[in-house]
Amino acid sequence: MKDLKKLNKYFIKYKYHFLAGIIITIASQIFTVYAPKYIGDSITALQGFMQNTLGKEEVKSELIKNIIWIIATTLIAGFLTFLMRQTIIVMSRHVEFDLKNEIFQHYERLSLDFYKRNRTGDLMSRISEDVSKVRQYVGPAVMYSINTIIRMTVVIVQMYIISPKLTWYSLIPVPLLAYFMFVLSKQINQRSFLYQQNLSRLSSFSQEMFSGIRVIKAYALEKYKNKEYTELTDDSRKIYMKLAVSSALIGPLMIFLIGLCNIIIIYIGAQMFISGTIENIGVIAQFILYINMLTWPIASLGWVSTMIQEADSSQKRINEFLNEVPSISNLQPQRTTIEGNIRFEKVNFIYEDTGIHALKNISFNLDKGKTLAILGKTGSGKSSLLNLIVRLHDVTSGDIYIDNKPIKEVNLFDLRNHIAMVPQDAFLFSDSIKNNIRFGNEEATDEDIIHYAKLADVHRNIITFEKGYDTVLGERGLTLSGGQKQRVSIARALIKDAPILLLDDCLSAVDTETEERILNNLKQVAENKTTIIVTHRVSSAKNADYILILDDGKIVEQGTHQDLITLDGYYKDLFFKQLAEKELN
Ligand SMILES: Nc1ncnc2c1ncn2[C@@H]1O[C@H](COP(=O)(O)OP(=O)(O)OP(=O)(O)O)[C@@H](O)[C@H]1O
Repeated sequence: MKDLKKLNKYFIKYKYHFLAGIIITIASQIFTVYAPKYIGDSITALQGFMQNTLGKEEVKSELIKNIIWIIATTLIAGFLTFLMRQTIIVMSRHVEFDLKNEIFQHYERLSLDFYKRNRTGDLMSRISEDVSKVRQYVGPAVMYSINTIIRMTVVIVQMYIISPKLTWYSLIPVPLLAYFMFVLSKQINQRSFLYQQNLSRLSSFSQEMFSGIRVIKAYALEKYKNKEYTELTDDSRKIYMKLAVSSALIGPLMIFLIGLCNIIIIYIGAQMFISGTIENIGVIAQFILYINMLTWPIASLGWVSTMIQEADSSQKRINEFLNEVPSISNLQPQRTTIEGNIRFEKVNFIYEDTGIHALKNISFNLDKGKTLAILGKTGSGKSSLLNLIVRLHDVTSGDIYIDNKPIKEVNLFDLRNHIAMVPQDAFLFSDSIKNNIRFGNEEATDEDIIHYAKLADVHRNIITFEKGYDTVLGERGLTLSGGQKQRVSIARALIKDAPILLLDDCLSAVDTETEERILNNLKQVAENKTTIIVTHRVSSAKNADYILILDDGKIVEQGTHQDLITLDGYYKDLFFKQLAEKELN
């Protein structure tokens, strides 16, 4: 239960809903016990008529009075039950909403390493299914617990006032009912947990299958995948059958135990009536009704305890994530202005989880407004270098300076706000092209969007689409080609108009002519911006103020295009190879 303590702050936040809920529940239970009392009184009145102690008219008016009271108290109890749901269940929906937001905001704060360690499905299930389970605790479990405690107190006290002896006898099967319900609920809980687990395997399988549908079709794997799917659904079916058996036992068990209570009440009650311990026969009817009123709350005890156990384990899973501390955090509360000078000093970077030494002793200086190009074989550390500038990771040793200030002393929000980065895998949201570009600057006008799309050389493609800039991308919309995606992603970065521009191999999917046009456009826009271009093409690098060649995380060549062309190294080789390719084309 200790994990659920985390929710106490919400009970405090919604204390008025909660307190109102408790008061209303007490009131509704008090009104509920009136109906059996008036039914008992009515039977007693009939008994009086049969024994000639009451006249016909007296009995008639007694019955009418009782019926009016039964209707009135039942209506009031019903209305109060409605209010009880409105307070406690509504509170649980507020808590669900708050908790989802809390988790989501925390997810946003967590660093990349967290996302690498945890699967998307797991992140999703904690914010959806686990939160729903927790809501069951805050809402129904709390409501039924209060309801059960109050109903048992009110009903048993009422029974005890009427006849202590009959109360003890009629309650004999109740512990038995509570015990069986508890055992059954536990079994149902275990089986539904297995069923749930299987369902989540099934949905992960389907999700992966839909994302990889091209590969499945291209390799004709449909039959094989179908077999796997059938096996999984078959497992689900078997588990569900067992679950259905346990669930089906609840009804008969309840009927059996209620029947047992009724028999005891009739048998013992009749003996007491005959011996004169009970004067009114209506008491027996009243007790039967009371016991029936107790069975459902007692039966729900097992169900409630299951809900609480499930919520506790769900909250434990949620807490695991909420207690995660972001490995990258803002250490500078003061706002920082950023000009755009970047300096690396003996920077080493090792990926902690894999131990890969991605950058080794990297030092360079890039003045504000200058352009640096980085080339190197695949896996040589180019993207890792850019990621360090945006603090997606922190260096293992050495220092990075932004405007001569250690990067950790720069306000993280300002740092990222002053950098426009085009990542290697251009990710676009399932939204319109217009909104995907505007993502770089929320205040951009439609004219700005067109202007930057033209600079990224994608405007001419966009206007050919039927809905132009309003074309929706993604799952339900249009799929852009790799080169188009890259250019929309470039437009998004340019519209940000940040002093630092980082381009991570973002022209790899465009032809050399388009590349040239974009680079020419970039020259105007990026004139005063510090720019780093990661590329595999000499044509993208040759006009840069400085060029670095990386190999296995180390700088192996550096200088201007003219400097490197005179060295017998990777750059010169690449230059002549790409020149020859161009001539052949
Ligand atoms: N998130 C990561 N976790 C662990 N290792 C990583 C991660 N990203 C990259 N690496 C490893 O770090 C090394 C450098 O990778 P990086 O992506 O920086 O190279 P790159 O030069 O950008 O490659 P490419 O030209 O193919 O994009 C590689 O060995 C890679 O396997």
